[in-house]
Amino acid sequence: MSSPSSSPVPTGQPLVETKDLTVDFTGGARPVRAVAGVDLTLGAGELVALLGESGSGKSVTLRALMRLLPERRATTGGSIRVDGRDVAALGRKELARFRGGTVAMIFQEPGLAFDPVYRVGDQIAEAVMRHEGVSRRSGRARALELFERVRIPSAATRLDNYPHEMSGGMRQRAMIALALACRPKVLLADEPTTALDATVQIQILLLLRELQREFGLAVIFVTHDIGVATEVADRIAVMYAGRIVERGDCRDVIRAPAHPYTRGLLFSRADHAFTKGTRLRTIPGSPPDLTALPPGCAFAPRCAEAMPACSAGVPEEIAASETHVARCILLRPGVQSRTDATAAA
Ligand SMILES: Nc1ncnc2c1ncn2[C@@H]1O[C@H](COP(=O)(O)OP(=O)(O)OP(=O)(O)O)[C@@H](O)[C@H]1O
Repeated sequence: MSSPSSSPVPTGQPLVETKDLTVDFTGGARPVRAVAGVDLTLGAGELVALLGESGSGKSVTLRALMRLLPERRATTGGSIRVDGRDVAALGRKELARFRGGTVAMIFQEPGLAFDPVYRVGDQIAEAVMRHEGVSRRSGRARALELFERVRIPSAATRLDNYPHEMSGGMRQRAMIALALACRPKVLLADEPTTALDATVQIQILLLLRELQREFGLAVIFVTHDIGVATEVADRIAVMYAGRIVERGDCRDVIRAPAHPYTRGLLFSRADHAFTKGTRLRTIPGSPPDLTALPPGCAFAPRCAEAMPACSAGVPEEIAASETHVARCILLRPGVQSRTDATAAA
């Protein structure tokens, strides 16, 4: 299979770059800031896992990158550059080419990607024909090539299946084939393996990792599952109440989490063995109400180490190690946690 088209982005430049990305939903009783100042940078061949509890803004961040949010109700601020282009400035035709051709998305539920009343192979061929202006025969040939690449058994026959005629794992493979059909450079994966049983989940994760390396794809992988994140990610970004509270090298963050929220997520299991299927635990306290966030650090009301200064303002990103940063005032020089202060007394 041929590789994605060459990028206008010079080598070493990020493929995806968000700066101070915000998303505000209006139209409800009170406005909601679902994404609050997200900075994400991602190069070709890199995989970043976005980790966080339900409602932390992971999916909204992905949808903003593809401009899939309802424009009347969602206001996007800050900047998003993908493959050297300002996503907010894309015209209607450019946006249609951008979706699928530059950035593609896979979901937990392949039903979101496929129309149930058309054969799967035809839908993939159609996407190729529309994007690349090729004949039906070429579109069909590419669909077959992709089915073989994602290792769908009896690929030629399976092209004629309707989505419901495939098993969950096979539909997931078909959705990956569809996502790759127009040779994107960036793949957004929104919990693509969550609904699958453990064996199929690992097969799909391995396939994604393999395709990512083969095509040099930049991948943002949303997950609740710590085991999945550590399995696939080069870097990790932990979200809480719409904000990235800790980010950096995946192994480093997992080994030495610096934010009390990340620590809460990671050290809840007595054995500390994060295998796939390890869902994020419930941290004591209520999940944040995005319509009424406290001043300063949004996690403070649930944080065992909170102190009055946490309410003074949103903490800046502070280096926690050579390869990761966190937004917690405990990292400021001279600030001592309550636990440390008690131990010292
Ligand atoms: N269409 C919408 N209209 C209004 N508010 C929305 C809309 N979509 C999302 N939100 C708000 O944005 C918040 C973040 O949603 P998002 O789907 O990004 O969370 P998530 O971290 O992906 O969680 P999950 O894992 O449950 O999908 C939600 O809690 C909700 O308050």
